[in-house]
Amino acid sequence: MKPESIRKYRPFPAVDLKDRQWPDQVISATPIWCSVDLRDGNQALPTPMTVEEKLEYFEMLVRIGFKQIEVGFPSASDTEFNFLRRLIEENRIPDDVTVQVLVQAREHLLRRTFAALHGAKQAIVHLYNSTSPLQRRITFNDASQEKIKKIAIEGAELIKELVPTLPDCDLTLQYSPESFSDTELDFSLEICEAVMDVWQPTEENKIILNLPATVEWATPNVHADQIEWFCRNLKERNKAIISLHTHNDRGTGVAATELGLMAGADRVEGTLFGNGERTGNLDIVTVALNMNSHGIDTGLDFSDLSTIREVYERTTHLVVPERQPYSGELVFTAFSGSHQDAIKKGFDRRQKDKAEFWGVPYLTIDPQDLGRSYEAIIRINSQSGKGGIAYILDREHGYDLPKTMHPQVGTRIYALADEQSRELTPNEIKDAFFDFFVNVSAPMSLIDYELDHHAGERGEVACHAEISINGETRKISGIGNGPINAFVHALDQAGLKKFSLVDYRSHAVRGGSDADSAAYIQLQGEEQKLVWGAGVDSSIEMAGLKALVSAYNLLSAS
Ligand SMILES: CC(=O)SCCNC(=O)CCNC(=O)[C@H](O)C(C)(C)COP(=O)(O)OP(=O)(O)OC[C@H]1O[C@@H](n2cnc3c(N)ncnc32)[C@H](O)[C@@H]1OP(=O)(O)O
Ligand SMILES: CC(C)C(=O)C(=O)O
Repeated sequence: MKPESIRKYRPFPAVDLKDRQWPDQVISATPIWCSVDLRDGNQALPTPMTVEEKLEYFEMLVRIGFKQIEVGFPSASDTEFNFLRRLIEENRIPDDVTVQVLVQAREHLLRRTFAALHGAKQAIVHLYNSTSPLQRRITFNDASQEKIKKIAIEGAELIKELVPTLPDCDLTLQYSPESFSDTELDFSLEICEAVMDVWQPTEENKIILNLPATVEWATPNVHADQIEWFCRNLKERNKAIISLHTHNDRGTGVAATELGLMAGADRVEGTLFGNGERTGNLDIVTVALNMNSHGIDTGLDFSDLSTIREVYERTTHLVVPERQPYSGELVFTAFSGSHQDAIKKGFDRRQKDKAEFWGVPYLTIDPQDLGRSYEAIIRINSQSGKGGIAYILDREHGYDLPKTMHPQVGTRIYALADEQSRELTPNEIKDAFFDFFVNVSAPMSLIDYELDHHAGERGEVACHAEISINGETRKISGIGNGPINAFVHALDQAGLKKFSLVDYRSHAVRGGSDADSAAYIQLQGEEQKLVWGAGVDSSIEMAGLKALVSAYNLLSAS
């Protein structure tokens, strides 16, 4: 911002709470979760969900494990009203799930809300009115604190009157001093206690006091101070469930919720992926998975996050950003070389050590626990390194390259990504590996060969091969203690050996559709140059000979 713009703004006042306790607390248990996707999320959509979309979404929330779901604002429109009616009349609300409905402290809206709840077995009626000085002055036209308190009390009284109209419903009552985050704390307390006086909660039938950061004005520690102050000063804390409802205007909704829990809150309202007004509500997926990643069971199941994301994107017409914690497309992907190297080593080490606890560099959780495959973890562009390329060739295509071959292959393939200025797909990486290193057939190629496994008394092997070299066809023969060794001797006798064989590995190609074998040979040339080549064939012997020919050709070209 320009300095003249910045002058418009003021610092946010700190809370006077010198002996705050929350910084020493640790989150060790799960809160009560309430999804507000179908209300706060839905009211923020350019095109609100249809009844059918809401039904699909509701069923998904139930499958995830939410036991409290704010289903809407039934007095706001026919769609909202009818949605609740369908849930009730079609018996779609499981016995262990409580639906919650939001309503302003206005008579006609309250009456319509209770009408919408007829037949519900259990419900939470959520009353709110805005309390902050800003809202009192602007929205409520310079209303006094007394007048705002009166709105809340009259709303609460009418609800008390309406409760007997739902005799078969197990009702819980909830009150939100909306805009709690910028309301004077003593006024929030006063108005909440006034509502409690009307509703007379008990330890068995507690009131829910929801303390929303309707707008996130300050750093998350201020929110925690506000929550701790409120919990410590509330007269009958044992008769209230303290609930958080954070928004994300400063980008710290998740942090504010976590600190709010440390400060004593019992319950969390939020939405999947943080949909909601402006920058959104708290992202419950993130907070719950943060807890899981510290070993806390939340009762919410995000093990099939891709399906959840698909339903969310289709019904809300919003897109989950690629960097969204846990759920974004790219959050378990490494493009850069040093990250890829460490991740590959982490996975290899886990397998080797059969480790009990998670510990892979750069990955706070195991992507498979969210239904994400390992395949997408390492992707290749010009920032990538040899470890990542080896990972792709191994995990996606079954080629387990010798460690000392990684630099030669890596350098060639990420140079290709650099030339093309783009990411290479796993198939392009395999194709490039084949083009550059596998079955290389010029200047020398192997046309035919025959092996005699009884060529000597000690089990030597004779190799009779037909090769083409620089366009000329030649027949060569040699004896050795195995096919590769025999072929090397044949080349030697033909005057073509200008190398020594340093290393040889082979394996069956994992997951290969045609049961291929892969072989890798490293040769050292006359100037001490070391070069690897690879061969792939359905015969393990032929794969070895092709690897030797590849290495020979690559050495000649180097
Ligand atoms: C922070 C939140 O997310 S709060 C939830 C917000 N969600 C929604 O608003 C979605 C659903 N809302 C609606 O469909 C409509 O706003 C309705 C049906 C609730 C009300 O509609 P309307 O009465 O036509 O209009 P509107 O919302 O503009 O009403 C404003 C009036 O209500 C008053 N009001 C606003 N909030 C409250 C409240 N909680 N309690 C009592 N009165 C309130 C305003 O002061 C204003 O009064 P005025 O007309 O005397 O100035
Ligand atoms: C109604 C309240 C809880 C709300 O949505 C908010 O304050 O953001």
